[in-house]
Amino acid sequence: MDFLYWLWVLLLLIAVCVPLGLLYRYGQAPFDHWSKLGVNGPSPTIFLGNQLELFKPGGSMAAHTKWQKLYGQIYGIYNFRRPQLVVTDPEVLRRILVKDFNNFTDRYFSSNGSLINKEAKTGLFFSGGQDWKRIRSIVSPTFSGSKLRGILNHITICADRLVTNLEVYALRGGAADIGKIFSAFSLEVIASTGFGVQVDSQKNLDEPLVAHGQSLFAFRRSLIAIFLSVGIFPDIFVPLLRSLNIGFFKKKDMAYFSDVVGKVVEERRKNPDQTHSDLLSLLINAEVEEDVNEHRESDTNETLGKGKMKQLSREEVIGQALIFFFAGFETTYKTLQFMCYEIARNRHVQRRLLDEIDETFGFSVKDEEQVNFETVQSMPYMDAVIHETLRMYPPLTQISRIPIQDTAIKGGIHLAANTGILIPIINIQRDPSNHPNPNKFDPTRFIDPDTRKFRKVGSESGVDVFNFLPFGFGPRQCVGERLAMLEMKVALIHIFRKLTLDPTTSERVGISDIASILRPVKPIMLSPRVRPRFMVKE
Ligand code: HEM
Repeated sequence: MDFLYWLWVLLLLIAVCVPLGLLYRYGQAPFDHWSKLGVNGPSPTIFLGNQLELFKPGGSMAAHTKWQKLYGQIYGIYNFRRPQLVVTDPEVLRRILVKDFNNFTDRYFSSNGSLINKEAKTGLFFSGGQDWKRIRSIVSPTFSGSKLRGILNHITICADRLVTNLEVYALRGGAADIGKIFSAFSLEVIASTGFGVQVDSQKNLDEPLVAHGQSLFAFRRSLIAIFLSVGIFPDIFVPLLRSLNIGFFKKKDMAYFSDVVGKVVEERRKNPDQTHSDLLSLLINAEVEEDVNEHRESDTNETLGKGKMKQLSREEVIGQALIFFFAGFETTYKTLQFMCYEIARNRHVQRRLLDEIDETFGFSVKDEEQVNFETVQSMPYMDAVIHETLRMYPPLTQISRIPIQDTAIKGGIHLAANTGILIPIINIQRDPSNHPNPNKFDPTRFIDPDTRKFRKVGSESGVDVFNFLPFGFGPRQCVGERLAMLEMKVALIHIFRKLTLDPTTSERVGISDIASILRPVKPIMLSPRVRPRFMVKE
């Protein structure tokens, strides 16, 4: 009896302890990766790696600030089970982003089975390897100077509406949620410059385009469940969620954007003779080439390599269009939001900007036509204000790469193929050894004190390129940088020709960068005022 009893207890213990032991081993298994390579870094938590720290209120920026102090410019962390090397050392950055680019063409996303919804997967941001090279070579010319000149008109119309919208608050004497207002502006710009879709979302902030745009990057609780399940049990949940097309973006937002873009693509294909001055027309023309060449050798890499043919499938055209929406909207509106916040708080900055705008455009509102491509490029202080904003508030706070092949980097660290490399841009840009007094908004960092000219990043007297990476760097850097700069300059000129902005509180707004996307922790409210010379005299 006794024997049977103890046997039963023993079997029960085994039945409980063995699975628990296996689970424990599974949870701990990857966490000797960095110590074996002699790379320092914070201790991981079973199953979660170092994710707990990254999801605390200050987001990854706060975590990396702490870790950088402890472990220096290169250290190892765990993104759940996956090792990631964090790099801020300029010499190693040069190697990864430029010198050895051919071994670091892809982002971490492209390879880690991460959950990018199928509609966006072919988009430039998420594509990898030869596909990326082909798509990039088609998409890049879309953002050339001459193309941008052609779409300036679209941006100007949106900027006029932006000012009219802000004037309503000025006349009412109320405060505006500046993030909401810029998100509507930025969506309008990308919809019209990208796809010739005209919406007046600025009048109606609840317009579906704005609502879906804002919802795309809004933090939602279900994301935590997705990250946890995929991070801890990737082999089970990645295929499962993929088969259900559950990903980083909400299904209903993806469906909405795919539908909008898909309809424009269909319409353009039905009416090929109509010409359009927007980004989509270039992408569609590339697609037409594919139809023409459909009986030819279909190995795109080969043919592209010989310079014969470029092609985008219909799915890829929609993928690029979606990426333009995602990459172009959130980033630009967040930068405008933080920029106006700092301009409002720093009266001397606002004064100098107003002076530059007045000197460039004169005092009459009738001079509207002077806001042309050339004048927009010739305002050093405005350039400095934008750069200083991007330094303090890069909307994407981190970029990533993976090596295609095993490689060794500084200090003999051996990186296996596909190991994640994380570059925390915001930490580099707020590091006091790179930018003294880094939490002070000071555009003169980018101005030559003698000539009062803009100090170009990377120039002899300018900031080092590896200390300033808001658009990334190298062949994979942001393809839309010039469009974003143009859009922000036009918006600033239009706003400050007519209005000034006041803060509603002297408190600093907190920021957080959970999932690498910078957000203010609460809405930024600013009070627009009409500049005295535009006041209607009684
Ligand atoms: C202030 C505005 C913007 C900022 C700060 C920004 C920042 C970035 C960053 C950091 C990257 C990653 C670069 C890297 O990994 O080295 C990126 C990539 C990209 N951005 Fe932007 N971006 C902005 C505006 C735009 C706009 C307006 C568009 C297009 C309409 C755009 C389209 C893209 C695309 C397609 C990529 C992927 C490029 C590739 O993988 O080849 N971005 N952007």
